[in-house]
Amino acid sequence: MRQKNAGEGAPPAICVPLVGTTKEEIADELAEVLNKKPDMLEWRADFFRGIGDQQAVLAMVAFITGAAPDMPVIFTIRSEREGGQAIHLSDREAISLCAAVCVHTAIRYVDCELSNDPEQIQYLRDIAHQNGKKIIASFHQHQYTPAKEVLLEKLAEAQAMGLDIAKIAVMPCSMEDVITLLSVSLEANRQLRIPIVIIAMGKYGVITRIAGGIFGSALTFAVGSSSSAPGQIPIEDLQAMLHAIEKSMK
Ligand SMILES: O=C1C[C@@](O)(C(=O)O)C[C@@H](O)[C@@H]1O
Repeated sequence: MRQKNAGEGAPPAICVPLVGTTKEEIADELAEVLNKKPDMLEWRADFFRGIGDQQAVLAMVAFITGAAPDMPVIFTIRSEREGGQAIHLSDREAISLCAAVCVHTAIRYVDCELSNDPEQIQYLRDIAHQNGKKIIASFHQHQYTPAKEVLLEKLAEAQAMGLDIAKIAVMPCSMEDVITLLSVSLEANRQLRIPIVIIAMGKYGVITRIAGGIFGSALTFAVGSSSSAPGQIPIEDLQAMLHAIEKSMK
């Protein structure tokens, strides 16, 4: 993850999601994406068919972190209400699985949606911190872009709850929405102590995946093998564009 003091214009870290449904699919994906040298991986465990089996999930995390020991990995169970796959775990069960991943694996980051019960978020935060892991507090809106004040409030809420990184991913319906998001990014990055991640999805949002770092976003998601959200760019293209931007902004 890009450091908070890296300064505006520093390139964001590139994270690639793994969305396989079985161990075999994930192993194939992993081999393919590691060749492309991302900075981070995200395991979207809501795609995994074994999500209901804690031992299978812990074994899968160990497999992924073992295959790339130096690469930070994010463990994510995206809820259906925030655009994830339909799974049979309740929010409480999903949080308890995230807690087990914090205790028993070498994961570095766990994604936790701000729409969870605040007590559950605090419970996961404490377990994560006791085990040296960081929480990415997330907020997703797949239909539209909420008002600037709402988005700034979400990011500030993550910091106020003692979480480590604040992330928002929204769907712009116009280029004005994209400008709203970029201005949220600039303002929040200057106001907050914690790193922020800002993503606009879909076709209008593509520019935020390329230029978000200039406006303060610490991380951008790209396609290594398969995409996990609309508008993600192939990692090879994104690496080349970020390299060009960094060179020209020096
Ligand atoms: O929150 C995010 C961002 C994302 O939704 C995107 O738009 O790139 C992709 C998800 O996998 C990740 O958890």
